[in-house]
Parts: sequence; structure tokens; C-alpha cells
Amino acid sequence: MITREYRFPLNSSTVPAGEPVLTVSDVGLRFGGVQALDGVGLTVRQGQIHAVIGPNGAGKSSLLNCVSGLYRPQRGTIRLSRADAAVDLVGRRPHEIARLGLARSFQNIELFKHLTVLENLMLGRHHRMSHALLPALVWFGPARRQEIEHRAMVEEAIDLLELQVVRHQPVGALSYGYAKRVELGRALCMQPAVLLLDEPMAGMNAEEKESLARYVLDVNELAGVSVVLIEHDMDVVMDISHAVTVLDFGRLIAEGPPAQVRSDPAVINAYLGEAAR
Ligand SMILES: Nc1ncnc2c1ncn2[C@@H]1O[C@H](COP(=O)(O)OP(=O)(O)OP(=O)(O)O)[C@@H](O)[C@H]1O
Repeated sequence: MITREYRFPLNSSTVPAGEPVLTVSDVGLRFGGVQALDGVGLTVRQGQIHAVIGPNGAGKSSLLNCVSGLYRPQRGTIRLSRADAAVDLVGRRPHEIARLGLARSFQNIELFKHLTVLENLMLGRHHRMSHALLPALVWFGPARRQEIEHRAMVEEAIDLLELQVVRHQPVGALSYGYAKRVELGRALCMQPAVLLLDEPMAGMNAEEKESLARYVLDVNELAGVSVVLIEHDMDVVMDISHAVTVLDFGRLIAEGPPAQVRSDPAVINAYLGEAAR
């Protein structure tokens, strides 16, 4: 439900709600003798939170690394859809894929600790800054206009994620929960078409998890950003995702709505165990 009109769209996808925005087909990735991904496919639909779950070593991070260009799969296709056409991502470099609208956060916090929250968020805009250093330094014309626009976008993210009170604090001085929220904010400032979150709640206590899950929901529902979420906490997955893909030993073993996946015998055997029955 949209409850607030965003002046600056933080979501850059042009695909209608419910249509495929990211399509992974038959992806294979091998490291020496390890088949990390074996014929994996998934379709992320515009406006959805799509969770990827599975035991340790199942291939979840490898899949995200293929999508964001850090790994190059030996087989398969990965396509980002736009309203007018689809773009092939395999073979493109990570910065090019980021520029196309795939923003990601990592398992470990990758922020600049000595810089403030605001400065870290401005760095999220970096890949969209096209003006050379000189006009930026003399501060006039298009460079200034662009700077104002970037600032406005960052303010939108601060507003959405309720980061006002810490905006001038160095990230190194923040609690873990706040730092993870800033990381989410930096990815959001990239104006993603799809946001890739790799275990954003790892290492958090229940309260911090609940809080971050709410912000991920806000990013999805208020800003309209599609999300791919790797998450181990099944309560979080059940609470906030629309679709779930389950991997085991590099293979897709189930996919569908969360309730259906949770009661799937193959998923219970491979991942959830008896407790889920
Ligand atoms: N750069 C790499 N070099 C060699 N092997 C790798 C590399 N990256 C991943 N692997 C292997 O690929 C398989 C899948 O790993 P991956 O990290 O994708 O799993 P995961 O599901 O994300 O696990 P976790 O939940 O522990 O993060 C594992 O066997 C892992 O050891």
C-alpha cells in the first residue's frame, strides 16, 4: 500500500507490478570440483520480496554474485527486464550491472567507518554522478544541479529509513542495527531496479531483526523496490516475503509462496527439519 508520495523515485524499474523484473535461467557455476550452482532458475516479479533460502553452502551467495557480476556463470542466462526490453547481465562487469539498477548489500558491513551517515549515503550516488571533477569543484552549472538532485535523493532515503538523528554521526560510532540500516540506505540511494540483500539480519538480536525487517518492508511497499533477500531466519522469510526459492547443493529444490514452501517435504528434509512439521 502506498501511503506516501515520493518526489524522487528511489525505485528505477520501469516494469509494471507483478511482471518479471529479474529472470535467472539454468545457471551453472563450477569452482574446480565444486558445482556451486547447477541449473538454477528464478523469476523475481516487480514489487515483490523474493527470498532465497537453503542450508550453508547451498549456493545462495554464489547466485547473488552471478547476478551482480562478481562471478561469471559457465552456463545460463540472467536478464534484467525494463518496460521496453530486457538486458543480458552475464558477462557484464559489476559496476556496469550496478549502473543498470542492481544494488546489493553484503554479509559483512561494507561502509566507510570514519565518514558520516550522510557521506556514506552520498557514496551510494557515486555511480550516477556523471560530471567531471573540475566543474564539481568550481560549483556551478550542471554539476551544481546534479549535486542538489543527488542530495534530494539521499534525503528521501534518510526520511524513509528514519536516519535523521544519526545523519552527521560517523558510521563507526553507530550500533550494529543502525549500521545495517545505513547499508540498506546506501544501496537504496543507488536507485535500484532490484535490491539484492545478502543476509542483512545476520548477527542481529530479535529486536534488531524485527526493526530491519520493517524497513525492508517499507523499502518494498513505500518505495516500490523489488528485493531479493537471502535470509536464514524463517520467521522473517515467512513474515515479509512474497515468493521463496529454496536451494540445496546448488540445485533448486522448491519455489513458491512462503506457506507452500514451508510445508514442502523436500524443503523440510533438506533445510527446515522436523521442527517445521
Ligand atoms: N570463490 C569461491 N571459490 C571456491 N568455491 C566457492 C567460492 N564461492 C563459493 N564456493 C563454494 O560454492 C558452494 C556454494 O557456496 P555459497 O557461499 O554460494 O553458499 P551459501 O548458500 O551462500 O552458504 P552460506 O549460507 O554459508 O553463506 C560452497 O561449496 C562453497 O564452498
